[in-house]
Amino acid sequence: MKAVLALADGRIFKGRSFGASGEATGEVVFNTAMTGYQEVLTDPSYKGQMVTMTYTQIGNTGINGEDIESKQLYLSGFIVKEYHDCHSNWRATMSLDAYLKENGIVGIQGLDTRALTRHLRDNGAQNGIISTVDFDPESLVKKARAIPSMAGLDLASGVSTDKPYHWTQGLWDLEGGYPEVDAKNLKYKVVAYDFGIKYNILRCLVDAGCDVTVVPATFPAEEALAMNPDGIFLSNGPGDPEPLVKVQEEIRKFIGKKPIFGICLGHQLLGLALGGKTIKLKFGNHGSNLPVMDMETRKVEITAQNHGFAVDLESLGDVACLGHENLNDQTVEGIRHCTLPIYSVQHHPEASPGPHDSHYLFARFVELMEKNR
Ligand SMILES: NC(=O)CC[C@H](N)C(=O)O
Repeated sequence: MKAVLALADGRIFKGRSFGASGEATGEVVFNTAMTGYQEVLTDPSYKGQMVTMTYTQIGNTGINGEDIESKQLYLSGFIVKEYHDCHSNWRATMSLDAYLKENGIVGIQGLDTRALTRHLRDNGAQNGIISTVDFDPESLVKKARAIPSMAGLDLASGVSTDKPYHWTQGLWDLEGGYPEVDAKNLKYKVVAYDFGIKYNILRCLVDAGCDVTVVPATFPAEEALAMNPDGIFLSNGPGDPEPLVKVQEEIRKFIGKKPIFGICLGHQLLGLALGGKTIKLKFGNHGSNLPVMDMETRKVEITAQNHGFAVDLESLGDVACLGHENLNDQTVEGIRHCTLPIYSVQHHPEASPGPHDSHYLFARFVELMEKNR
């Protein structure tokens, strides 16, 4: 079946449908990861976006019941060059096409994803529409232009948990799968704010020795402090961090009281809570092959990333300094409070998908909690 992708600036790409049919809208971004499409599909930070994979063959490893990063698919559309229906993987239980159909996610394949990526790189990420029912360019572009911009959108509140829960699952291994870890062996009590948290962050925290209670985005700081945690974790999540003013106010109440570690949206929210500003990037960073320097050790790590906004370092004055730097676009990849045990990173040390170079950041959080007990 025919499918068309139209961008708000008028560019049209013709392809074929896969996954669900119908219409889907969202901000079109590109992801440069060569593996891990299942983790991309289930990453809550993609809510409101349609993802183009730059790797050309997608679907080869099918879908399995384990490589999920949340309970559902959050992106609104999936764009690939060549979809492969005959998957081959010992863990696969279904095809990507069937998975997208089952979850109502509209996909398009067979278009020139290299041309699309170059277009987004040169002109910026922008809204778009995939349709298998309307092929009129004018009508499609009109629909794409009517979608609200990602800047200013609070999407995190909508994907957070309704009520607190306890997490005890550790990291996957070939022999045992995901282990359930006895809370008695977890020394550090962590309250993790869920703005759209990825499971592998929770698993990495457990592996580092944390007894994790996940709480909703709007959970009052007073209640979190009453739990007497050793540290506060701020998660990744979709949308613009700026409109989340109430969340920033709650985060401010932890400053000077508890060690804090933030990832991605959590990092941006921390920057705002410290009095800084965030900016929207031209096309952001989405992939699992992005070089970053840890300014403390000057070591370079290859990281997983998925963001369209970034913290503006200058706006933080002398409250915080540059903890990590993105070596591709020199954007702020992490900040460190000048005097308090508070730090955060823009990239994803939990990977999923991606290399494990940055796993040490969870151990660093544990070290900070140990020192400040
Ligand atoms: N992965 C994330 O947490 C993304 C943060 C934010 N939504 C951004 O696009 O910059």
